[in-house]
Amino acid sequence: MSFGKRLGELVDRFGPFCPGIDPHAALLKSWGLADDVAGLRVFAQICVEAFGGQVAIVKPQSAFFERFGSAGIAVLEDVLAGLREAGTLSLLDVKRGDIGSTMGGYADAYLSDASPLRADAITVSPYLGFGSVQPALDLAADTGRGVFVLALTSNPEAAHVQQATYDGRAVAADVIDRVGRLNASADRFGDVGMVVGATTGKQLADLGLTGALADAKAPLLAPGVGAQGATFDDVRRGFGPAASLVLPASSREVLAAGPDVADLRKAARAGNEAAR
Ligand SMILES: O=C(O)c1cc(=O)[nH]c(=O)n1[C@@H]1O[C@H](COP(=O)(O)O)[C@@H](O)[C@H]1O
Repeated sequence: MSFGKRLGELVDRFGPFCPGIDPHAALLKSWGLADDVAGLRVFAQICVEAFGGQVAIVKPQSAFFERFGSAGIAVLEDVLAGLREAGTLSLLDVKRGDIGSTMGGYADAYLSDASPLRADAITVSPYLGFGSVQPALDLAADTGRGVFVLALTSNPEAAHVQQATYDGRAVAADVIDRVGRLNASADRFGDVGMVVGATTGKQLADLGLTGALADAKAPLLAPGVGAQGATFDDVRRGFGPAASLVLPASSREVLAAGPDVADLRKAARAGNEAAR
């Protein structure tokens, strides 16, 4: 089954909320864990136990595993395997972007059936040119996986790139249209998603992008709920006609409910209730 179809079924069952697994040093400390690989492993196991089989999709952030080198990557592999076993989709946040042939290497690393680091979907950056992510789009299509293309990110310093004018409109508008063309035959969620920050409601209105977002039939990962100041209501209002495609995402706020598995699970459920 395609990524978009699997996502649709799971969102209908659990709701659209996407908790993140971001093992910041400060979170390890607040969970009473050491900021080392042993602490990371316990943190990751608790997250997989709390979220696996309880939500549609989970977003581990690669950087917080990479900071421990190969031992941290091994923990990330276990997280991806654990989510897979629980029947929960993994969206690995790696924001990869490179030129074609090198992008092919990244695609093999995360989207091939044979890779130990395979996820159900990854985040990619189109800001080396949209065509540069094609190898990831191609491999994801072959293996039934998803790709989430950064469009309008939640960080304020992105504006001078993403909102710059190209061909008479914002660069982000061009990204949205290109993703829409890739999803043209989808009924609901296409296999190519986009990342549009939960904090971007004003920019979406100023740039007049909500209609194009709704037409693109892309699952819309909207990080920024909680720690970055956005609320579920901001998402509903800001995305307008595209709100039904949004996967609101939060990492630090939901993870602050740990380390108790039941509390963490409750926080994820509350996210789904608020998101519905
Ligand atoms: O691609 C992402 O996930 C992402 C895109 C974006 O525009 N903004 C954004 O915050 N993120 C990620 O979403 C997560 C947000 O974490 P919290 O701010 O702790 O909820 C981090 O892993 C970020 O790297």
